[in-house]
Amino acid sequence: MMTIEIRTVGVLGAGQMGSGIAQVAATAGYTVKLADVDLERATKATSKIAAMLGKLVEKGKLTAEAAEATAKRLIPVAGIADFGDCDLVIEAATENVDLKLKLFAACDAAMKPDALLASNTSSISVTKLAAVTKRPGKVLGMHFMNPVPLMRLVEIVKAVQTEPETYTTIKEAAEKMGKTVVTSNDAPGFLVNRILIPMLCEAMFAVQEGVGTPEDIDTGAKLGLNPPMGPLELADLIGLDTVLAIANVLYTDIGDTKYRAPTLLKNLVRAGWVGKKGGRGFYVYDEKGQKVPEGFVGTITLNRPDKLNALNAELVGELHRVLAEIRRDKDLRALIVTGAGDKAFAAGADIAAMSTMTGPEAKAFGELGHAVGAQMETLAIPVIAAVNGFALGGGCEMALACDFIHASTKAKFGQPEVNLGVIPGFGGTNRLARRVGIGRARELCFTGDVIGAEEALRIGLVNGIHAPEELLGKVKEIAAKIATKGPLAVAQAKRVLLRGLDVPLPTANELEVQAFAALFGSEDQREGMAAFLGKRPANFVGR
Ligand SMILES: CCCCCCC/C=C/C(=O)SCCNC(=O)CCNC(=O)[C@H](O)C(C)(C)COP(=O)(O)OP(=O)(O)OC[C@H]1O[C@@H](n2cnc3c(N)ncnc32)[C@H](O)[C@@H]1OP(=O)(O)O
Repeated sequence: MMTIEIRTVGVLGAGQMGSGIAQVAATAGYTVKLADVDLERATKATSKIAAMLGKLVEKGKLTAEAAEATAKRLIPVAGIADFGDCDLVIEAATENVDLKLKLFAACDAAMKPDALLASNTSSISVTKLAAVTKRPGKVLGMHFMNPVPLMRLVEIVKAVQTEPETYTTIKEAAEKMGKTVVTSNDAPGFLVNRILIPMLCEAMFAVQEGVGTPEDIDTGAKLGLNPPMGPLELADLIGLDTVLAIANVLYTDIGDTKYRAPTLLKNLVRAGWVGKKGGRGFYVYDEKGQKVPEGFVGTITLNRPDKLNALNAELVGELHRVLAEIRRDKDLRALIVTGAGDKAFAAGADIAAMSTMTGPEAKAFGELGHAVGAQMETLAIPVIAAVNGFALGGGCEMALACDFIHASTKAKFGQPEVNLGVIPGFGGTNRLARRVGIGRARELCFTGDVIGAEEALRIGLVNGIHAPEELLGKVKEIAAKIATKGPLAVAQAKRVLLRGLDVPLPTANELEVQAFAALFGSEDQREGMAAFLGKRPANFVGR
């Protein structure tokens, strides 16, 4: 029996997989109709693919003419109804059996009788999908790997009903798209996931049973078995919800307890920690999807909320002790300072305690405050103030001793000491002048005025303002981003920026040259540059 010649391919689903399939099909010379829930999504995805093709041109991997011709073959369409003239439709919707059954029936109704219908499913029975159509012999599975343009494999899955000609035609189409084909009969997990999912789950059982840490399991697998990424990193990349769904299919359909999903996996999915796409799974990820090692960001909370975290000798002494401990902690890469409660970062030095102080006692208290400021400034790691309310007097000075400040929209700043007949005694005068300029510092110190977050942002006292409920999360994101950078480089940048403030520019520049040179030969410098050249994220170790 003759099968259809494939010229026009419909792709249903414009997510990561569908877009990848559309790209490789168009690159192979097929006219591609890309559909999603609406035309807008399909159009957006088409533009993204065109941009991707542009990048390949920039890299010299594709000629400009080829990219242009490929982009022209990509047509966004409003939906399944536009698949009437397609010779092959590849469904790449979410991995949900009810949804796929519905979409298969709809495609079948819209397509011409001799056209072929494939699913990119990674686990759902293709036989079941074929059975809801009037063309069961023309249905089969076409399981592409992620990312589609880079991965060489397509797993072709024969449904019980698939006709041999359908298989041959689809195999040729996949090969024309530059893929190597393996063939699987319709069995739970097919070939690839039958091997992969139990392996990922076994790594998760090892974490669950305390055999090893996620880091050790991934490093062990990578260095001992040589895959490009560890099983837990890969599970995070695939999506833990997807891994769980496939594990459940294997367990239910094969019925052997060796395929059961680990409780740890179920719990992570219940918590919404579904991996890289959700910002957290076995690892934590920043907004660019880069892995942030946990435990690298510390937080100090000034915790005396009934007195608006006013700084008495006990609190400042405790702060001094904790900062000395942090200096010895070789794992930390950034520190956040914030205040307990929702009213204050710190409403100043404790006025009740100061009211009875003698001159020498005030001197000792001021010196302790300065020692804390110096500790924060000279830590090798950045210290970020998350100002969640009042930062007045000593509280404002504490924030100024941090490397930079982010604040809630409710925050208030000021040096109101003149109201009490004193002046800032914890570095406020000089640090404020260096942060916002001498004129503004003078006005704030002479008037005792309290300013709001907007004004603090305008004069450069704070770097950013955020809704109160978002402040800590935003600051953690910034700290997490810093934690992914080379710790030695960040430490040198902090040192040069601080010391350079107090010396003439030529001396400051000399400091910079020395620090720059000192970083060469470090493991981190070699790793950072090798990672760039190898087109992979760097893994810095702080040596
Ligand atoms: C680290 C070493 C430092 C070396 C010395 C450096 C020199 C620094 C000097 C200073 O910092 S002087 C202090 C500057 N700060 C102020 O002047 C602000 C004082 N506080 C206020 O004006 C108000 O509290 C407020 C911030 C405008 C908030 O007013 P609100 O009506 O909302 O709350 P309160 O009822 O006033 O406060 C609740 C509770 O907290 C106590 N408290 C607030 N600030 C201080 C403080 N700086 N010292 C001691 N206690 C403070 C306040 O008395 C209330 O307590 P109770 O009355 O409920 O017991």
